[in-house]
Parts: sequence; C-alpha cells; structure tokens
Amino acid sequence: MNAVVQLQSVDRHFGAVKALQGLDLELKEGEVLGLMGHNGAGKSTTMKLILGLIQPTAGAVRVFGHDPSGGDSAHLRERLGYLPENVSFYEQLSGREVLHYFARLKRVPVRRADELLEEVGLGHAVQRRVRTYSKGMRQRLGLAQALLGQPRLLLMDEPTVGLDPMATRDFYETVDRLRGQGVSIVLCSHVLPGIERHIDRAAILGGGRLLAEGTLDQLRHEAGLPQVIRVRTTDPQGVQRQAEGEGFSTRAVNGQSVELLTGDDRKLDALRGLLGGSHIRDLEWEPPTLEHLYVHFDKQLALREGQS
Ligand SMILES: Nc1ncnc2c1ncn2[C@@H]1O[C@H](COP(=O)(O)OP(=O)(O)OP(=O)(O)O)[C@@H](O)[C@H]1O
Repeated sequence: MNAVVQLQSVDRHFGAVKALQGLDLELKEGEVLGLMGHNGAGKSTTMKLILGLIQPTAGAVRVFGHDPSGGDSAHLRERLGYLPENVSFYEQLSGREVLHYFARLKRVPVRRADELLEEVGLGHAVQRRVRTYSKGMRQRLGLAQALLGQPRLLLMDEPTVGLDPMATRDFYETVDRLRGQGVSIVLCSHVLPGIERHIDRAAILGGGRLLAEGTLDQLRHEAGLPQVIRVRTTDPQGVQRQAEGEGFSTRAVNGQSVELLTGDDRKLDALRGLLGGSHIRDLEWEPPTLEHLYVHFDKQLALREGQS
C-alpha cells in the first residue's frame, strides 16, 4: 500500500515553542488514523503541516508523494478534504448558498452539493440562513463541505463535537463507507466517544512528541494495562477467595459484584476458573479502552516531565 501521508523526523517550532519534535507518522491508502493528544500536544500543527499551510522547521512532510507546501499544492488540495475545529461560514447565506459557493471553488457540480446536504441530514434546512443553524447543524454543513469533490484524504479536527448521538452514528457510518472506498482519513481529537471501532490505528501525541502509535491491540500490548472481568455473583467472598488463590487481584464492588484483574496472557484461565463456579449470575469483560490507553500514555509523559 502506498503512503498517502508521510512525516519524517518533523520538528516545528514557533519561536521558543517546540510544537513538534522528531515526529514520524505515516498514513496509508484507505487507512483511518486517530490522532489524539492533550491541549497543545501538537495535533493542529500536524494537520496544518499536512495541509501545507505551514512548513516544518526540520524534517520532511510528503502528501501523495509531494511537498504539500510546494509547487503542487493547488493540485494536491483538490484531493484533500478538511474539516477545521471551529467551522465558520458566511452567516447571511443559506446552507445551500454556502455549499454551492464551496462547490464552485472546488469545481464540483452544484448538484453534488445538494446531494451532500441531504446526506448529512440538512435537507430540511437548506434554505435557512446559516446564522439560524444550531452548533450540530453547522458541524454537519462543515462535514458536507469537507466531503465535496470526493477527496482521497480527509483531515477532520474534532468532527463529532456538537453532533447528537444519531448524527455521530451517521458520521462514523460515513467514515466506514469512505474507508471502504480507499479514502485515507485522519480524525483528530482528545478522545472521541465510540471512535475505537472505526480507526485502524491511533497515534498519541504529548508535548510535541509521539508517545505511542499502533493498532488498539498493539497499544494494549505496549501499555500492559490489566483487563477487567466483572462478575455478578451470589457469593462475592467465595469468588474473591478462589480468584486470589489462583493468583489474580480482585476488588469487591457494591456487595454483589467482584472485579478480577488479569493480564492478556491469563485472561482465558481467569474466565475458565470463573465459569467453573456455580455462583456466577453474569459476567462482563472489559479490555482497556482507547481512553484508558490515552490516559496511561499521557500519565507516563507527565511522570517523565516530573523527573526531568
Ligand atoms: N502560530 C503559533 N504561534 C505560536 N505558538 C503556536 C502557534 N500555533 C501553535 N502554537 C503552539 O504549539 C503548541 C501545539 O499547538 P497545537 O495547536 O498544535 O496543539 P493541539 O494539540 O491542536 O491543541 P488543542 O487540543 O488545544 O487544539 C502549543 O504550545 C501552541 O501554543
């Protein structure tokens, strides 16, 4: 698979501020990357570098094999869709007028703009002025704008902020569909609710550096966080005794449930031991979520900074 985006040893300084230091990042065709990080971690700077809006202080940025701020930038932008964090439009125009305007800029037939307005669920409000739109409606209009022109690379900053649960679900369906069509996507955020199933890899930035990067499984492996098996039981003390006898850590929860903590290597042993008992009424297994992993890697950064 070809690399659509490639950042090699990228530094970006703003005066004394080292916004990015030695960043290596790659995105392949049809891949969805979640770019995570705390406020000021360097996410927007990374997006701006990929968009060619700014240049690296050191290192190289390549998008479809070209320098995004070089001579091919106009051509590259036709293959790019961007949803900025704070979408703002001409307030006096209607939703349709706004999207027609962007369609002309991107040389896309306005008919496509009308279809997109329907697809993002704004069909009923196309004639209304944007200044009457709610936050979620503006976000939907931003999405439609980003999707104009069938981009092959989509960069989205906090795409689900302001969207209600149905719109969030629709958004992820769109992400899945585009991924199926080979579009490469960067979803940039702190941590987005429900994002796990829709990304191939996550990259966690902190203090301008890449703290961790990989599939969810790779990140779980690297973090080595315990998996939690929560058991509802008629005999919590008995379950705790047995599990601890087998070498697992446990904790009691609300007198009816027990949580058993296990590493990935002993997960099946733990489950077998529990299912062999007769007092189990229900069982839930909770592997570390992306949010747990994010907190873990971010804490490690804080610890390192505390030590230095
Ligand atoms: N134009 C600029 N001038 C000076 N400093 C800047 C500029 N742009 C970004 N920075 C600094 O670079 C660092 C990274 O900023 P960036 O906007 O990339 O973070 P972010 O991860 O997108 O944060 P947030 O989640 O708050 O949007 C911050 O310390 C920020 O203050």
